[in-house]
Amino acid sequence: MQDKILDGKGVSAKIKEELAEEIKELQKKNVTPGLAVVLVGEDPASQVYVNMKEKTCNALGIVSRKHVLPEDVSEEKLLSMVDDLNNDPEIDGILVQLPLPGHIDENKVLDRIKVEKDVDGFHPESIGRVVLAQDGFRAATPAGIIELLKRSNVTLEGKEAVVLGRSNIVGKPVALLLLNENATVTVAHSRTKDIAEVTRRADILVVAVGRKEMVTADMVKQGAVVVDVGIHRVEDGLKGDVAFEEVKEKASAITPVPGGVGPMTIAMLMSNTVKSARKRAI
Ligand SMILES: Nc1nc(=O)c2c([nH]1)NC[C@@H]1CN(c3ccc(C(=O)N[C@@H](CCC(=O)O)C(=O)O)cc3)C=[N+]21
Repeated sequence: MQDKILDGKGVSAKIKEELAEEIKELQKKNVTPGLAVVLVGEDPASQVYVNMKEKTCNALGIVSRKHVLPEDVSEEKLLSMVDDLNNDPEIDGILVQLPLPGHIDENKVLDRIKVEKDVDGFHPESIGRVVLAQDGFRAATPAGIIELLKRSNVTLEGKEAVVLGRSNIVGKPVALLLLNENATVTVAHSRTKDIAEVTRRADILVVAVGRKEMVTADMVKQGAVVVDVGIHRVEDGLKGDVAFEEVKEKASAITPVPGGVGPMTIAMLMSNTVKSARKRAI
């Protein structure tokens, strides 16, 4: 079996090595993968993430183009930037950093991205392709969770999987991906009657609720595999949605924060960008 601590950082490093090799091959065919990242406003957390994405692109040989727009940019202007990137032959992937300011309709912007360049996997057609288990871009965090579990030799088929949280960007898509892997999937959320009773059934528990250390040891079955998608900044570092120290005593495997799901998200974004560029190299 795998180590108890599921090493997202290490696994993502391995994936990035594989991608760097593939990018070298693409470059021999005169294709350099290109990722456009659009950032609206100056939210510090968003800036951190966007910089991490840019750094990773540079390290792998992906051209990264960052477009920063002011907080008060009109929706029309943002949509016209997306149109330009849709039509830019050197751009294989477009990522509009979320959240967007309140005056902009997020769905309208995500819908505008060409599905062929939707490396974030947030376009309705990309989501539809997940539902139908058809080829297409998978959202980076859900895909990263599955990839981390598989590469850590965690079996999904026939397992009782519980997803806590039902967001469009993590909860819902990861539930579908687990279903496609033949797990038996339950989605629990804020209106679920007895959350602990449901989470205690889980062989595999994925927590994406956005509440610091909400999942405690009493909510976890002995031997469960626990995946923590939460990120909360505290004085002395980062915490997840799972009370790591107590839950790790009960779990057979658990992702840390930091160093778990987060790095996998970036690796899968890069993987999607390379996948998109591959279609240019024929
Ligand atoms: N269009 C869009 N696509 C996204 O994929 C997207 C987004 N918007 N908005 C924000 C969230 C968040 N996200 C993370 C990426 C990497 C880490 C990551 O690498 N975390 C490190 C720690 C980094 C740190 O120190 O903050 C870790 O967990 O080890 C975390 C979170 C992508 N997001």
